[in-house]
Order: sequence, then C-alpha cells, then structure tokens
Amino acid sequence: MSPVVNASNLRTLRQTLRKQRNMLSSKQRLEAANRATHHLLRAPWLQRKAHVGVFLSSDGELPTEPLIAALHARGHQLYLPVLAQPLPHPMLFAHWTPDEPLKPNRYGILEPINRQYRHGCQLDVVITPLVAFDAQGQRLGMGGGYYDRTFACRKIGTRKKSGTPLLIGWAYAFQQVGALPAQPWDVSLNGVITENGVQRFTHKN
Ligand SMILES: Nc1nc2c(c(=O)[nH]1)N(C=O)[C@@H](CNc1ccc(C(=O)N[C@@H](CCC(=O)O)C(=O)O)cc1)CN2
Ligand SMILES: Nc1ncnc2c1ncn2[C@@H]1O[C@H](COP(=O)(O)OP(=O)(O)OP(=O)(O)O)[C@@H](O)[C@H]1O
Repeated sequence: MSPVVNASNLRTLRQTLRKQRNMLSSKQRLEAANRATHHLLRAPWLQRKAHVGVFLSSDGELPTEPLIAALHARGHQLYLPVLAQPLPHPMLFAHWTPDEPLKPNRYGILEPINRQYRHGCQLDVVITPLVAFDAQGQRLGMGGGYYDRTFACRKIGTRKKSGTPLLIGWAYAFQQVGALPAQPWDVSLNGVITENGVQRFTHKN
C-alpha cells in the first residue's frame, strides 16, 4: 500500500494497478471472486428485496460472474450500466437477467439490449467497479467520471430513500492505496468488498 498519492500520480497509479490486476491467473481471479462473493452474501445490509446494480467485469477487474450468479439465485433484481446514446444521462442502469442478450458498448464492455432503464439513484445497492480505493472510501475509477456523475444524487439528496443507494466497491485487496486526493465531484463509497472481507466507511454522503 503506497502512503501518499498526489493528483499528478493518478495516471501512473491507474496504469500500474490495471497492469497488476491483468497479470493474475484465472485460478487466482476465480478464487478471489468466490471469496468476495461469500463475504457479500453474509452482509446484513444486503436485504432480500434489494434491487442491485452490478457490472460485467473487464480489463482484469475482480470477476463478477460468481457474484451475479449468487445474487440472481437469491432472487435479487439486477441492473447493468448502459452508456448507449442517445440517453438523457451519461449512464443509466438496465434491468437484466443472466439469460438476456448483451451487446458491446464503445469500450467493448457488454451491456443489455433491453431498454428498461432506471437511474442509478433508484437502486438500493450498487456494486461499483474501481481501479483504486483508500481507507476513507475514496474511489478512483477508469477516468470517465460515469459513476461520479451518476451518483451525484447522493450529494444533493434526490435519492430513492435516505441512505440509498449504497455504493459498494468490488475489487482485489491490493487495489487499496494510501489516501487518494478528493476532487469536489468525487462520490465516496459506503463500503468495499475484496477477497479479504467487507470494509464499511462512514462519511456524510
Ligand atoms: N466493467 C466495467 N464496466 C463499466 C465501468 C467500469 O469501470 N468497469 N465503468 C466505469 O465508469 C463505465 C465505463 N467506463 C469506462 C471508462 C473508460 C474505459 C477505458 O477503457 N478507457 C480506455 C480509453 C478508452 C478510449 O477512449 O478509447 C483506457 O483508459 O485505456 C472503460 C470503461 C460503465 N461500465
Ligand atoms: N458530477 C460531475 N459533474 C460534471 N463533471 C463531472 C462530474 N463528475 C466527474 N466529472 C468529470 O469527469 C472527469 C473524470 O472524473 P474522475 O477522474 O473522477 O473519473 P472516475 O471516477 O475515475 O471514472 P468512472 O466513474 O468512470 O469510473 C472529471 O475530470 C470531471 O471533469
């Protein structure tokens, strides 16, 4: 874990961590993802009826397949991020079940064809991709600002109900770094799940 990360190092940090997670073997990935899934399923805040935003892992991200299979088996309604244009927002979430068709978006990440969209702020829990996180729940993503712009609602209070959606990062433990610089638009995570367990953070938004 590096102690200090300044803004000019963010680019390098993104590159290093992306490279590092791409170097893991399939066995290491699957083991970590199974362990992380096990931790999530035991979390008391994942209520039975929760509508859950998930994502399809790419670029060496901690795999979400076991997580998606387990949430589907427990009967959760699942949603995937959609960037397809024209949309009135940079990113929406489309309802999806694992048997429904997908097509690649501009980054080659698969997204549902179905157009039953919800705004991210109308979900209960959102499992969030990330490149790095810190002990305060600060998140560094791929740099598109999609999650920050979508979940700005948590700062201005237009959410479904108080305290939602819970934003929960999904990552390898090695993606934790020293304090990340906070940009005014950054939306913090409520928790992170790694192969080592669940970490919760307490902050205002
Ligand atoms: N699996 C997954 N899905 C996700 C995200 C994510 O981080 N992971 N996103 C989280 O926001 C959104 C997509 N955001 C992304 C932003 C940049 C790149 C990316 O590969 N950028 C390239 C340059 C791309 C280009 O402009 O050609 C790069 O940085 O190498 C990918 C996804 C929605 N879906
Ligand atoms: N709420 C917002 N309103 C307007 N622009 C925003 C907002 N949030 C982020 N941005 C823009 O998006 C750009 C990328 O933000 P940032 O580097 O924090 O993305 P990220 O969190 O790493 O990416 P992602 O959320 O896609 O994984 C910023 O430079 C900023 O200009």
